[in-house]
Amino acid sequence: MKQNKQEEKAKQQKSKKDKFKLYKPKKKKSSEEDAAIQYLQAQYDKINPDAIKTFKDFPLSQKTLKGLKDNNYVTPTEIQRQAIGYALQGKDILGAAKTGSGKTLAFLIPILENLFCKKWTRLDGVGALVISPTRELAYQIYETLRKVGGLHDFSAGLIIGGQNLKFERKRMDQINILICTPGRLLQHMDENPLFDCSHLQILVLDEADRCLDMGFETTMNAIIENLPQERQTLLFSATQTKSVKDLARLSLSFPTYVAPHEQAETVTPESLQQSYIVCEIDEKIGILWSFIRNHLKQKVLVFMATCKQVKYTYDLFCKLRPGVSLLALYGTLHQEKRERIYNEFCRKSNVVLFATDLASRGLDFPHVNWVIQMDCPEDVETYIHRAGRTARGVFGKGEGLLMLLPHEEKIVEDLKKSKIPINKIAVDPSKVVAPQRKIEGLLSDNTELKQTAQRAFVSYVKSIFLMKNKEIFNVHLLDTDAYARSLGLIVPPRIRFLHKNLKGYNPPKKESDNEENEDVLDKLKTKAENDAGTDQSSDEEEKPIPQEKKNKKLTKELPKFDFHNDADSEEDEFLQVKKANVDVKPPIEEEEQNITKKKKKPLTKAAVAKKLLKKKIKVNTQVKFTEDGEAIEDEKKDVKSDLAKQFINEDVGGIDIEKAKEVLKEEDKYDKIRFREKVKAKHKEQKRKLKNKKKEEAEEQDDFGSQSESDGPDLSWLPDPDKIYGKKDSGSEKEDQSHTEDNSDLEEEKYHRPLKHKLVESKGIPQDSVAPRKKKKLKDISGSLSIQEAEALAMRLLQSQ
Ligand SMILES: Nc1ncnc2c1ncn2[C@@H]1O[C@H](COP(=O)(O)OP(=O)(O)OP(=O)(O)O)[C@@H](O)[C@H]1O
Repeated sequence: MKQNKQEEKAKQQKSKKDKFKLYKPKKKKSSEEDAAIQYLQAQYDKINPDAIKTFKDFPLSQKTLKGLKDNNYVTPTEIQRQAIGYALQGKDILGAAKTGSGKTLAFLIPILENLFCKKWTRLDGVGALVISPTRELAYQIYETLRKVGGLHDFSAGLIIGGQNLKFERKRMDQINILICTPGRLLQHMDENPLFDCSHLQILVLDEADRCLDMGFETTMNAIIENLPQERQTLLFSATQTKSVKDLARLSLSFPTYVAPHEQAETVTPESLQQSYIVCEIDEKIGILWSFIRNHLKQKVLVFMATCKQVKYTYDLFCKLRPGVSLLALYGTLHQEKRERIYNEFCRKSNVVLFATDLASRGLDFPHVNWVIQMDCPEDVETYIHRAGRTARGVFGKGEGLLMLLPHEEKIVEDLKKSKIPINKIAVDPSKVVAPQRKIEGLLSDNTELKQTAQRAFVSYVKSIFLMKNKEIFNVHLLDTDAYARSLGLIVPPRIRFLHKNLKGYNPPKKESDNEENEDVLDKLKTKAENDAGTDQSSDEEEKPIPQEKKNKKLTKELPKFDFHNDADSEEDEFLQVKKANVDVKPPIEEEEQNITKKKKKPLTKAAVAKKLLKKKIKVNTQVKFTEDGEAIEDEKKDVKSDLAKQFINEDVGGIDIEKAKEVLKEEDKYDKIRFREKVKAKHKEQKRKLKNKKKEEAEEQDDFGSQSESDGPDLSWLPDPDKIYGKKDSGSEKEDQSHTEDNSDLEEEKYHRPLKHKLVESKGIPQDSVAPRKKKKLKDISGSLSIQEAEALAMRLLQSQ
């Protein structure tokens, strides 16, 4: 018995040894290698995906098998099990599988085997080409290739933008497997004489739908033109293209469609828990901040719409210090920095990465706990790829949170239609702490940060404006003022493109929120006129949203539901389940809108023309005005020279410039004469006015005497005392003089009046020219008064003075 057992054991060991005896790399004998290759190739047609349990069950080279084993890849995933066999058989493949399901190995293994079986050497040039839409993804694929294919003798190259072009150029002819981004590849194709892909065996497009979409269309078309027609083509993506046009561009007529999850209940990984919240635009920052503060021990990836938003949020949160490492990844960063950040996020476990959609496709960050989509994704595909950065691989788990504005909630319908299980949840308002005051304070101290905020604001509004799906992305429904305020900007920056666009925009009329819409539009209009740089604002603008109002908004429809997570940590209380699997119907207002839209006839040009004819409106008529703003009815009347009259009467098409010049010269002469006449008339008028003024002044003086302040009443009309009392003798004169020395004041008084009288005379108004009215007055008074009375009157007048 024992002997039998030993014999059996020996047999088993022998058969095992035979199984692994396919290819022995160390004893390199050409004949042995050929035999191994022949053996492998002979097995290809026998591959049955259902019978494959481990990678060893595939007819793979020892080098590949060892590479897989060394990296703990033992059991193939579903897409690997189904796709590798067809790929080894040389078929074109259209592969679609959920995010994180292992598509990378599904194309890397066939590449290695294909070139191995063809005994590809460095001298053979580029044998395989892998195109990826982003540099990070290309880098990741390259790293996986290095790990799994490290035992093979092929050379691999990573050709992406932002690297040393000269360095790449020199080594181009030695590369067998090229991992690249479309732009850089085309650059080498166009400029590098060493680049030769005429022997290309296998072409792979990872994230194929992205590579073939509008953004890369021209570049990809140019690349494909340069590739040999005879080749194998593999297309992989979680959201695969089925467009015949796309396939035709790649000369794929009958590719094998491999989609292991097509019949699955969900298109996203089963271990991915997905939820969404609906909030106002100004609540987003506060919610994100509070979320991060509540998840300090987690790895979180936050997606935003634009690079500038990512930059600002990162800069701002770094200054606010949430208590966890923060990173930012976006396209405009320097390549070295991008690589460093990518590696750092892969390495760290408690970290938050703010990113654009640059990080949404293909990137395999390990152990991401949360993916937050702070801005609504462009479409369902973008949502799937973003959310798929978590819950990856065989045992991966993770959660996704989508933040939506009320009018963006329509996208949930599309998500559910596409088999994405997503639940509505509500944020516990008591857990939301918006650092509004701090943000405003930071911005007032830091102009650079303020400018970054302004750029973030404009870029977000612009991104919404440029979105194709206008049902979901409506820039006119954005409360831009509130958004600016939430970023810490008291005055919203000017949005030129929006201002232009608003001119032709008619807001949709909704009964319920008509007022709100008008407000937004008015604000947008006035805001566009404000200056972006200034921070002058009304008190109202400076006020943050009152917490009460905020809470009201958040709790408005909040039913009593269980907490989102089972765990009892504080983190889990942050989000609560709101509704599970609710079908979202379009709002009634929207339906009404659609009906009214249908009723309205489009206004054609012909219809406008008819209307104008009916109303006898002359279009395109020119009205000229004189300098004084009077309309010139007949232009012909205004011309003086015969030449001009003749010129106007000539109804010839076009303009004879020479003749027009002559006419202008002639008209100039008349113009000069007119001008001189005008000047003369003006001068005349001025003189006349001056004369009148002088006359009036003279009359005034005649009536009331001097108007000078120091002047006393005019006593010239009084009778001459010398005539009445006779002339005083010289002695008395002397007495008077001595008296004057003592009473100088009185003296002055005495002689003051006649001087005044003289002054009037010296003004050139002789006594003869005293007005007859005045003479009459004198006569009347002197006639009616006795001498004493006149004297008393004179004295009284002097005293009053
Ligand atoms: N056979 C396997 N066994 C164990 N882990 C695997 C296997 N194949 C792939 N993985 C792991 O699964 C993770 C996801 O793989 P990969 O990045 O290839 O997914 P993907 O389908 O390309 O995702 P995406 O659609 O997001 O690009 C990686 O961490 C990878 O190492």
